[in-house]
Amino acid sequence: MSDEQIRLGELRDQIDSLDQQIMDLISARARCAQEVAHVKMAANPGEDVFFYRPEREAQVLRRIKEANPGPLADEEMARLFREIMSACLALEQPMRIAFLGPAGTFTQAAALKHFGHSVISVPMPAIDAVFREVESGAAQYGVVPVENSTEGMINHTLDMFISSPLKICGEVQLRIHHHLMRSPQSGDQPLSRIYSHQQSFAQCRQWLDAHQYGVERVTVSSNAEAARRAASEPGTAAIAGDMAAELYGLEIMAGKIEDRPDNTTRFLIVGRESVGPSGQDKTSILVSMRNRPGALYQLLEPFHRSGISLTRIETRPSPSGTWAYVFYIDFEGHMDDTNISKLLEDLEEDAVELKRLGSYPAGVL
Ligand SMILES: O=C(O)C(=O)C[C@]1(C(=O)O)C=C[C@@H](O)C=C1
Repeated sequence: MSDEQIRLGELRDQIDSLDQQIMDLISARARCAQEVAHVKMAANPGEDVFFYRPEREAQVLRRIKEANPGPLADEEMARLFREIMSACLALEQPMRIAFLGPAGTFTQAAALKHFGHSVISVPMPAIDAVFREVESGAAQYGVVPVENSTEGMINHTLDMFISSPLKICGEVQLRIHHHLMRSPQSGDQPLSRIYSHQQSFAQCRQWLDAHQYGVERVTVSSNAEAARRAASEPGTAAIAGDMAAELYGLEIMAGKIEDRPDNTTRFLIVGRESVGPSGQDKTSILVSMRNRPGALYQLLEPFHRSGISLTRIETRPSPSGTWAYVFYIDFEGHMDDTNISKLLEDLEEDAVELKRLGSYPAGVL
């Protein structure tokens, strides 16, 4: 046996023994989570028990990132613990998560990034269907896109909050990488058509003009649908992400073709109950103001006075006409914080209507 083989054997023995210890520790952790489930059920006999605790999960993941000794990157370590917690929660309660489908969309990738892979992810045909699935109780939570760094807000999602009773329970950001992909059966056939979602075409416009100018661009309902079509129509291609390429067995002709390298989409988690403070939270509200001079100043001044950071403000047309303006506002802090609850009271005095959409942990992953 060579020196190298001896050393390799020793290291692998060490890895086997460490794996055994990790497994024993994960099993002990899972038994703890089962106990936690019993405690939660005993505390709320006969009532709906919410096993998933977003604020606690955010605290666990933040602590892991802070305490990580390396050499693994903080994000990698957090991802591993994300999956461990996901498996532990599945022991407490199998979770159904509705997402904007079909299978293979970026929204599904966001749902799995946020909840881990031990949930049952259920594709829905449209954003309002995601809301309905959660409102009816058929799914515990839903995941919908809300804004893209290149293309701006997804208005359909914002508008859903005007009428829906659901709360925002979390947020997750996903770096969006688009690839041009086609069926491996296509050979060297020239492309006659490219399928994609309208947002993805917009995010890859410059690249397409430079590299696929003159090829017909056909808008479809999702990137996954684009990939499905490209898989069955030789000579066509799709712009979609990794999950869709894998799901439909497509080969990537050109990778990462988005015009902006930092192209990111933010998704919201919607659910039926409020989330407690995690120590680093955001709050979202909808406010309607009277249509009169100084309305916007009146809306923003209390934020300035209380030193609260706005992270987003967006205007939407009123659906009923009774609301002259509807502002969708995100800011730092939790509704249970004294300064935030005071701010909301002040705003309520001037607003026609104020709807609290939820306080939730700022995205960790
Ligand atoms: O602390 C809890 O409430 C748990 O249920 C445990 C646990 C975990 O595995 O750490 C699991 C699920 C919850 O969403 C949060 C945390």
